[in-house]
Amino acid sequence: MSIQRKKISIVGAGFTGATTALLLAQKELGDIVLIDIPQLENPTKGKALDILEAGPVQGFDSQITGTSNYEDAANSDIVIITAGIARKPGMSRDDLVNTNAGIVKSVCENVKKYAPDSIVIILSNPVDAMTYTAYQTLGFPKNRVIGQSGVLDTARYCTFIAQELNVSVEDVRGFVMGGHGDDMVPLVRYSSVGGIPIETLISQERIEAIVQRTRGGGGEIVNLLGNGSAYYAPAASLAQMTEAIVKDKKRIIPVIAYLEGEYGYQDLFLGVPTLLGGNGIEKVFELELTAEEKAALDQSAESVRSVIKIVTV
Ligand SMILES: NC(=O)c1ccc[n+]([C@@H]2O[C@H](COP(=O)([O-])OP(=O)(O)OC[C@H]3O[C@@H](n4cnc5c(N)ncnc54)[C@H](O)[C@@H]3O)[C@@H](O)[C@H]2O)c1
Ligand SMILES: O=C(O)C[C@H](O)C(=O)O
Repeated sequence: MSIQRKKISIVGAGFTGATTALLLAQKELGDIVLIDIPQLENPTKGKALDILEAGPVQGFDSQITGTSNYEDAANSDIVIITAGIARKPGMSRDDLVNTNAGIVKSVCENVKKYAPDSIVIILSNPVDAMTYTAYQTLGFPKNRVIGQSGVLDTARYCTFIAQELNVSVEDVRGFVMGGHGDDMVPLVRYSSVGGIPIETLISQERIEAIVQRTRGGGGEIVNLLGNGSAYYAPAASLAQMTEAIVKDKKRIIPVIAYLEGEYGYQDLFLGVPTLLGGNGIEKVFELELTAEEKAALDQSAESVRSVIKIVTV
């Protein structure tokens, strides 16, 4: 018997792609292929080599290769798609839809050809619609096409709760559902600190402020950076999802999943709590929501659907 390391390809070797490669290597989750466009082949090789050379210092043996040739990604176990343009101040994620739909489609045609058995994680924005585009192009079963938003949005939400109470982030639990847009739905009723519901610790007014800051969390970073969007926390989120799959951890985390009737939605990708393991999305949890929570989720689902319409006409 020979035990093989996992092969993880990351398409898009920009800020999020390269940062994700470093985090995956640090965790030794597999060997990594970093792919970008032919015009950026040398910088991509340079980033890969630079990360590889951190290995002796940090004690990891993952191999990292830079390329623009999809043949190097052949038979990947996992493919992470970060290819595409990022927004700048004054833009919404939805403004990226036409450019990034073309990029995600062409990337997925190659993924389908060279890594037909892979589990694919999509980051490119507007991510709910891009996950739909990827699903249509790949033709893979729904458990193997996963969008990233909920881990990041939840991380922001938990950061703000921890700051508010001056407690460790490790003790904060909660999650964010819905689309990765300004009407995402942080589930306050399911949020706690050390097991104590946050509604008993934080005033309604302050909770509302935390919810609003979470919804605008991506935009807050875009405005501060001035020329791009967040990448450290997004890369950490991709690393957590990848680890859940590689180690078959059966984590319960919110990701963008294809819905066929769950929560009353058909043919839609939306952020929902899932069980993430070696087979990708192994289960979607359908929670009971109050009328108010369901109305908020309906509004978010409607926003996602309107962007999906743009990429499916
Ligand atoms: N879903 C989320 O939570 C989330 C979080 C952060 C960023 N994003 C999105 O991820 C995307 C990437 O963000 P970034 O900060 O890494 O941007 P970036 O500009 O730093 O990197 C994007 C990379 O994609 C490459 N690329 C473009 N077309 C390509 C193609 N056809 N094939 C291969 N590579 C291609 C570019 O050359 C570039 O290197 C953006 O769309 C951004 O909005 C989403
Ligand atoms: O806000 C963005 O455009 C990038 C990303 O979706 C984020 O939430 O940081």
